[in-house]
Amino acid sequence: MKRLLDQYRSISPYLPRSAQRFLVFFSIGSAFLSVLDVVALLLLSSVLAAAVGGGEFSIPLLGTIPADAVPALILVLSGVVLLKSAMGVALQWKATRHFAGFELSVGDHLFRSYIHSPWTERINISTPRVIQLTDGGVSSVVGGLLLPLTTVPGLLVTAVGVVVIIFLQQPFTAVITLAYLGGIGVLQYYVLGRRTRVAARVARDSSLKVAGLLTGMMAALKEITLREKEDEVAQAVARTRARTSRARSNLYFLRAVPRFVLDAAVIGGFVLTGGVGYAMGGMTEAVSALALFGIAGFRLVPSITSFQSIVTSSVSADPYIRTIIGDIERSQRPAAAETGGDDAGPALPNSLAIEMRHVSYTYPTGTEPALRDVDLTIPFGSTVGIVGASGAGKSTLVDILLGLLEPSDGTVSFGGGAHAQRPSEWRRHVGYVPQAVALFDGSIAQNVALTWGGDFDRERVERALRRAQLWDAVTARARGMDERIGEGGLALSGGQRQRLGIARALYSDPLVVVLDEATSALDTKTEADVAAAINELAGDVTVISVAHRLSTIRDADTILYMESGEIVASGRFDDVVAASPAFHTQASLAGLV
Ligand SMILES: Nc1ncnc2c1ncn2[C@@H]1O[C@H](COP(=O)(O)OP(=O)(O)OP(=O)(O)O)[C@@H](O)[C@H]1O
Repeated sequence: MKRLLDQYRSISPYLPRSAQRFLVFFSIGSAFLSVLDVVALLLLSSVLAAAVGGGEFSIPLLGTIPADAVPALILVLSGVVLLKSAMGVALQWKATRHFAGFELSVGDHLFRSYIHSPWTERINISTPRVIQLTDGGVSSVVGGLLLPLTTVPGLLVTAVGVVVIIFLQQPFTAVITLAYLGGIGVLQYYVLGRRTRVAARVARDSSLKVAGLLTGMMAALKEITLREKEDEVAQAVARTRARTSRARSNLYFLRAVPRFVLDAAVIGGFVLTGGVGYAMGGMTEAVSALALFGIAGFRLVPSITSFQSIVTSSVSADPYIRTIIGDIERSQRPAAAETGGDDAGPALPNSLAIEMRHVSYTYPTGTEPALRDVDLTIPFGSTVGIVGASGAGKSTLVDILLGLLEPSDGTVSFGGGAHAQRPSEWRRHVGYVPQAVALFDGSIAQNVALTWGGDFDRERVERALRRAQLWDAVTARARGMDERIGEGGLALSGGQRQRLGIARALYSDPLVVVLDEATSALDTKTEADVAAAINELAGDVTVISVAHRLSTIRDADTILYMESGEIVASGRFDDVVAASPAFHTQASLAGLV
């Protein structure tokens, strides 16, 4: 019980405000209905017995009931039973709506905590984990904890009621019954509880693993098909799924065991109570003890079984509860700090330089700095090319410029104000085009405006598509910008996908556009068109391009050449060629010098 309450306490901050009130109302309501059920059925059976026997009879509290009142009483009691069922259905309907709301609320908190967590945290969260936990994990928290928790008061009321009745009639048999059945319940908890916990943990871990495996494999589907590795993939998936299925079947089995054990225990209970009764008062006492144990067992065993299954499901839900709460709390702490300064300060001015002063950055899991003492000024409206070997620190520099990473040392400022203090406001002024643009299954316009609904400005979408040299290709389609592009933008060519990404970056009229290897998938002609379009932005927008292909950044106002986290040379193309022998070699290999 303590575990159930602890689990509830940890999850309750993420439930809607009205949740506690509703849970209390629902618990009391179902307890009341249980009492009504027990009392009405007991009375009905006594009245029916009296009706068969004929004559008057008496009921505690109500006194003597005359024989001619029996039919009316039967009708009233039957009505009570029907009313109780109708109220049960109404309560259940209301409860399912509320529980759906709880599921939504916990899932919402979890997803928001993932999406709002700082970038360093977010890059470590796997997509399958987010999908698994926000959907399946959250539903097992509600189904495995909250729903069962509300049935506890009803069960307790029924059990206590039965125990009191037996106690009033035969205290000794009541004590033996309680100790015997209670003891078996506790024993089962200790024997089955540990195994249930292990099975639940294995089920959670391996199901997360399956999700990760499937996601990775689907991403590499083309290579898998080409190398005819379908069977190997299917086997690997089957192996991991077998582990999940085994753990889940263990859970089902462990959940089913208590009912059979308790059914069998009833026989032992008859022997025990009958034996004790016989020893104390001979055959008469033994028969009445047996009868009493029979009634008690009939009412108590279902309560104990239900209680055990509540415990089992809360134990099964425990790994998910811990993971979900842990993820929400871990993501929430730094997120609050990060967004804390967003309200402060006026809107960013659009005419000043980006300045980095002695910026260094080391990843939380890294041992060496990925960026060392970077000092630079990027005048507004200029074009900048960032070049360097793989691992030189280009993406890290870009992530700092984007306000996704906060420097470990040094400062970054824009328009004279430190942008790290107002990261989300800063991000509104920045457009980003990644190496592989991620498109979703929506219309071209939705993908440009990055919206999953219909809330976008068609004129701005058109302008962005024109600037990205994609407008002609869009108008050639039957539905124009409303044409759907399929999952991952499969209905577009690689070059069109990249240009759509550029249009997306331009949609919000940014002051700075960062292109991270964004034109590397384009053919030379298309790249030249896009580069021309990007160059036209110069003066209105600061363009920062990371590129391996030197021709892309040949005409940039400033080229930053990086090695091992440092900017080792900077200036116009020819200046960098003169300053860095390594860059000179690359430029001559590319036929540019
Ligand atoms: N999330 C991370 N955690 C720890 N270390 C990282 C992380 N991301 C990058 N690094 C390390 O930081 C250094 C710089 O990486 P970065 O990705 O910035 O290089 P890059 O120049 O963009 O490389 P590439 O051209 O291959 O994309 C590398 O040594 C890399 O291993």
